[in-house]
Amino acid sequence: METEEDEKMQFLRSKATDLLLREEWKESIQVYSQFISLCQNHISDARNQLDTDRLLKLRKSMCLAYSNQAEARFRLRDFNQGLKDCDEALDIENAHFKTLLCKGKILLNLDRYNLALQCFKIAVLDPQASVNSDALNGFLEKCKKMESLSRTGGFDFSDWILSGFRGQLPELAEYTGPVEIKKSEISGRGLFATKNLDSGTLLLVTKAIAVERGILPQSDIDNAGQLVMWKNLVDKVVDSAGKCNRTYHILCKLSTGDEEESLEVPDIDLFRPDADESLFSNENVVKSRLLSILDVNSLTEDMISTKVLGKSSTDYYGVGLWVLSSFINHSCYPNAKRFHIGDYVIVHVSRDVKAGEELTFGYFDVFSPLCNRKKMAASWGFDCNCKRCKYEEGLCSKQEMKEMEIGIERGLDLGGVVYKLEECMRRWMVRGKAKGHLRASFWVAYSEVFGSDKLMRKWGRRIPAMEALVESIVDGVGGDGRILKVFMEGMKRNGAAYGGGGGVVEMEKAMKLGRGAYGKVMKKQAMKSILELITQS
Ligand SMILES: C[S@@+](CC[C@H](N)C(=O)[O-])C[C@H]1O[C@@H](n2cnc3c(N)ncnc32)[C@H](O)[C@@H]1O
Repeated sequence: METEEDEKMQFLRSKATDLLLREEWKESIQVYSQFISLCQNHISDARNQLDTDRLLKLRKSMCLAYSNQAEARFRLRDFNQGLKDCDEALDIENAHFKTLLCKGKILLNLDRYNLALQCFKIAVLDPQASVNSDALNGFLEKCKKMESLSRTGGFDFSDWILSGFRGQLPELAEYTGPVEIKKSEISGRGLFATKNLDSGTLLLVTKAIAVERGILPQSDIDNAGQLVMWKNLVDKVVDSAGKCNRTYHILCKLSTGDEEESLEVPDIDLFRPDADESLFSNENVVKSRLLSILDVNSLTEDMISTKVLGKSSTDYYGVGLWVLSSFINHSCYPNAKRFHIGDYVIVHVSRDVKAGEELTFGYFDVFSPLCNRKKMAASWGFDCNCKRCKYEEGLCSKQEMKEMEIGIERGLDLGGVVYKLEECMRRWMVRGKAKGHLRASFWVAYSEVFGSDKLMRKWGRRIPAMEALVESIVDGVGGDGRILKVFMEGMKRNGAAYGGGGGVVEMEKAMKLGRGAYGKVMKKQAMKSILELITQS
């Protein structure tokens, strides 16, 4: 004989299933929760005197309800609660097929490839696996591939590059290369190389906590569009942090800009995809803290790279938050570069680096004079503490430096600026990297002269040769697409251009410069394709 409570349970169960089928996720979660608590009360109420059969039936229904609730949470990207539901279901039935699939999918989305793989491996043993074999095998393969990429960093961008950046985005996984977090002489903590690395070596690949993208017309003078995007980014980050202990926990390791010198130095293992879950405490999200963290650590997607990587709109704007790369300090003498592909940031070394060296990239364009860099650092809220700035500050009282900066500002006789700087460096006995620093500061003038036949005819004999200039600037500020472009154009002028036969040594040099600017790629042909693109841009 059915009781009123039985009827209510049946009603709730079919209503929740109906909502789930209609993809009304939030509503279905509400009804499943009611159903689950009704079941729990029913089981624990001693007056019901349930026999084993009835108890088993109820527990089976609860298992399915938890599993379906987890699926709905997965669709809403509420991964934390989704995992809890999966664990409740698996507590009742430890190899519940549907739940294992759902848990695996959630873990895969959270980049916990090994744990996801374990779920799919158990699921594949279930008789139901044969019905879902395509999907299941797809997940198994994906986990294995992601786990391997995450361990080895063996990403292959070649086919994507060769397709002109138009094909499917390359498959990416979280990767932490030969790096560690330590106290920095620049400010607070920084990221350091744990071994000698040659130019182009991949350092890390990290998925964004959140990114906000849009087309912002240049005419958006009052920055209204930018403000809307910023607000959306804040909402996304707060949402992600609220839904996942791990996310909030690792976000809280980032600087809020206050007392950076006394911040703890977290272990790099905390940021690895399969970090031990027990390391992540359960804290209440404090929005004001997240706002300060975003203020200090958010990055815009690098325009120069996005241009090369196929997003050519000058109005394109993307801003986001990536955790591990947020430990990288800025330097105007950087040794690393970053690119954005999809939601991932990819960081590689842009010149050879020694073990123990701090890894830095430019938060802003370092190919500009000290006064401009100071303004850009100020807009980031700091006084740049890097070696290049300290060196150039020692020269900035010199009258000639001021004259050259004014020359650049007015765009007058840029050949004259280059000539004057070279003369001054000779008189001031500037040597080694310092030459590269100063040349990068007056890059606008150099690139104008080297890009113009007319100016080259006038100044060519009185200024350094292109190869020497390129080598010096790479030594001074690392690889960059613009230096590569000057080099390729010089090669073309000298008749040793790509495809023109000959020029093997030059081509090898160009490939090395390409690795510094864009990172190593697996297929040589892909790097050649980047070089071609550079000369056309
Ligand atoms: C993204 S965080 C970099 C990591 C940070 N040092 C930490 O300990 O978490 C950016 C902050 O680091 C500091 N910083 C980065 N580069 C710097 C530089 N070249 N000179 C001075 N401060 C710098 C500034 O306080 C900046 O707001």
